[in-house]
Amino acid sequence: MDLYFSCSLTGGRQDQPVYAALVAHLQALGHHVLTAHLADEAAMASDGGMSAEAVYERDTAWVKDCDALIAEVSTPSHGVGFEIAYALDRGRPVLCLAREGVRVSKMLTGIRRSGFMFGTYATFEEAKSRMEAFLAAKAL
Ligand SMILES: O=c1[nH]c(=O)n([C@H]2C[C@H](O)[C@@H](COP(=O)(O)O)O2)cc1CO
Repeated sequence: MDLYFSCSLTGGRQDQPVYAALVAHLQALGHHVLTAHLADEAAMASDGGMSAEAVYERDTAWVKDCDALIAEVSTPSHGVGFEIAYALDRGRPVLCLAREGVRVSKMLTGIRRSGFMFGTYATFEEAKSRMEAFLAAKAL
């Protein structure tokens, strides 16, 4: 499956090791992660040379092309929120994952639309299970 992995950049990079582990797991399952570079330690630097317009055009094209979007939302991010809404409005299935205990906007926890799942995780194993259950869901 072609997957869009969405995670905070400007919003803060403290969860970057989690992003890297989640992306590595998706790739190990055989999925193509269009945005794998966002999980790298050097993501800010790798996109740093691109204009805002180029990032917007590239990322919205990837969202249109993906089979599903998985967002790690423990760190609040304007871009991640935008990408979630953009994907849902184009009928793409969306999974939002948050570490147990973090505060998440009601604009995400309040979504009741088909194809949308929100899950919390206490351990990395639990995060992996939630992703696998989402990808196996009939909607996909
Ligand atoms: O350089 C970038 N490259 C890029 O692809 N993005 C996209 C992908 C991420 O899922 C999301 C992060 O948004 P933010 O920078 O507001 O945290 O936006 C965001 C930036 C920086 O805003």
